[in-house]
Amino acid sequence: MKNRENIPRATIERLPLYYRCLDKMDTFEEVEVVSSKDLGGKLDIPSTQVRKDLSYYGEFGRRGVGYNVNELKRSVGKILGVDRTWEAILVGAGNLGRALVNYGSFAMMGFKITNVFDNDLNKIGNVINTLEVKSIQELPKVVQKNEIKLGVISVPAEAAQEVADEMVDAGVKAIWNFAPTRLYVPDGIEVRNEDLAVGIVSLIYHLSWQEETGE
Ligand SMILES: NC(=O)c1ccc[n+]([C@@H]2O[C@H](COP(=O)([O-])OP(=O)(O)OC[C@H]3O[C@@H](n4cnc5c(N)ncnc54)[C@H](O)[C@@H]3O)[C@@H](O)[C@H]2O)c1
Repeated sequence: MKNRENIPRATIERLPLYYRCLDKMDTFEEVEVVSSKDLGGKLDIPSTQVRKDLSYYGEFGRRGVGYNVNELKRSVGKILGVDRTWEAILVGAGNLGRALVNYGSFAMMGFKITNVFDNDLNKIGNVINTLEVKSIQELPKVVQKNEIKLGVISVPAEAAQEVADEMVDAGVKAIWNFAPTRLYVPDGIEVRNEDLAVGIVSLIYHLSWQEETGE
């Protein structure tokens, strides 16, 4: 495998797409072998790109034959770290937080929200998908006891930095942030911002451009 630092971010971001597609083929479609052309075709990614992405991590498949779907799924799963389950905490048991906790398909990606926190006394004690909402004050104890490395932020933007600081102080190493604000974290802490508004605004941009130009 090449040095991880030299692997393009775009390649890393395509790996979950390969993994999900391979998992579907393996689990539901019982496909045994797939070519880079067919795998790429399902994802709108050129076969040359598929081969290049995978080549960063080693030699997979056989020329002229293709990839064994189950083997490649397991290899990509291992590279991604989804061959095990990563426990996560979520802070912010509001509309979005509830939707995330209720979403069942994260398990396939090796991710499981096991603790939910809020600071609203009306929410603490409520149950979301079998998880009782805990007071934010319990966060350090729970994170340390369970050695949880992953945190999800679904609080309003103005509370997000404070929550991120609390997570980092407790030992969280990677944050999935849904609040539309930039977070400042120490070196070595990974943040992934999920700004849903950016997606919809780019769609609206295209619609308004079409209306203006008639294209
Ligand atoms: N709802 C959506 O579809 C959606 C979509 C995109 C982005 N977002 C973003 O996600 C975040 C949450 O949105 P929402 O609609 O779920 O809001 P919400 O008001 O329904 O929920 C926010 C929750 O965070 C809790 N909270 C606030 N400050 C806290 C703190 N310091 N510690 C612990 N808990 C705290 C609140 O008590 C509340 O339960 C916002 O930043 C929003 O911009 C939401």
